[in-house]
Amino acid sequence: MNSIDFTHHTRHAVLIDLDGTLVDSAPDIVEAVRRLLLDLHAAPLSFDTVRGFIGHGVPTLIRRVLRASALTHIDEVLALALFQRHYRDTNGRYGDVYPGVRAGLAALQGAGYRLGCVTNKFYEASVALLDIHALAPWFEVVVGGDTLSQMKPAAEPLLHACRALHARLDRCVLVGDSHVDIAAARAAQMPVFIVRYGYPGPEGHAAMACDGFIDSLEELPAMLDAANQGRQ
Ligand SMILES: O=C(O)COP(=O)(O)O
Ligand SMILES: [Mg+2]
Repeated sequence: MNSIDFTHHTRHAVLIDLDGTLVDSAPDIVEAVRRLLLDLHAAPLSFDTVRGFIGHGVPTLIRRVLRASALTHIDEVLALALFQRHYRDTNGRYGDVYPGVRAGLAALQGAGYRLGCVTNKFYEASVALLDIHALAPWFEVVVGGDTLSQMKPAAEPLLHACRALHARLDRCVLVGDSHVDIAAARAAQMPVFIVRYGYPGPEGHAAMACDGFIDSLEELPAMLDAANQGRQ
C-alpha cells in the first residue's frame, strides 16, 4: 500500500478520528459495557476505567473489560456479541458531539478540504453514530476498524481514506485524540493534530509527540494553513 502513487492527486484532506474527537461517545460505550457485565453477573467497572479502554477498537475494549473484571474464562467472541447487541441500542444515545465540531467541519469544508472519518470503531456503528448526530453529510469517506484487515495504529486506514478522497498523501493530515492516532499518522508519514479533550489514555497529553494541540476543531483551518505553508 505504501507504494501507491499519490502524486497525481492534488486535493487537501483532513482525516478525523471519531470517538473522543468528533463525539464524546464514552457514555454510550460505558453503558453497553455496564449491560454486558450485568449479563455476565459481574460487578460494574467505573466510568473512567472503561473510558480508559477506548482507542484500539471494540475487540480490545472487550478483552480489557474481561481482564479487569477477572472474567478471562468468558469466551471473547461471546462477550463481543453480547456487547454489540447492547451497543446497537446505546450507540448515539447518551454521548454528544463536542463543542466546535460542527463549526469546525463547516469551516474546513468552506476552506476546500475534503473530509474523511478514520476510526477504529466498527464501520456500521460508526456510520450509525455519524448519522444520529447529523455529522455523516460532512464526510466523503468513512473508514472503520473492520473496513480493512488492519486498524490504526497501522497506516493503511489513513492511506485508504486519502486515496478514496483523491487527496495527495503529502496534503493530508489526521486529527485525533489518542496515541493510536499519533502512531497511525507517523506510520503514514502524515502530520497529526491532537484535541485537548477526548480519551488520551493513562499517559495523558504530556507525552504526546504530535504536530500541535487544539481545543476545538474550529482552530484547524488556521493551523492547517500554517502547516501546509511549511510543507510547500
Ligand atoms: O473504538 C475505539 O476504540 C476508538 O475509536 P476511534 O478510533 O474513533 O477513537
Ligand atoms: Mg479517538
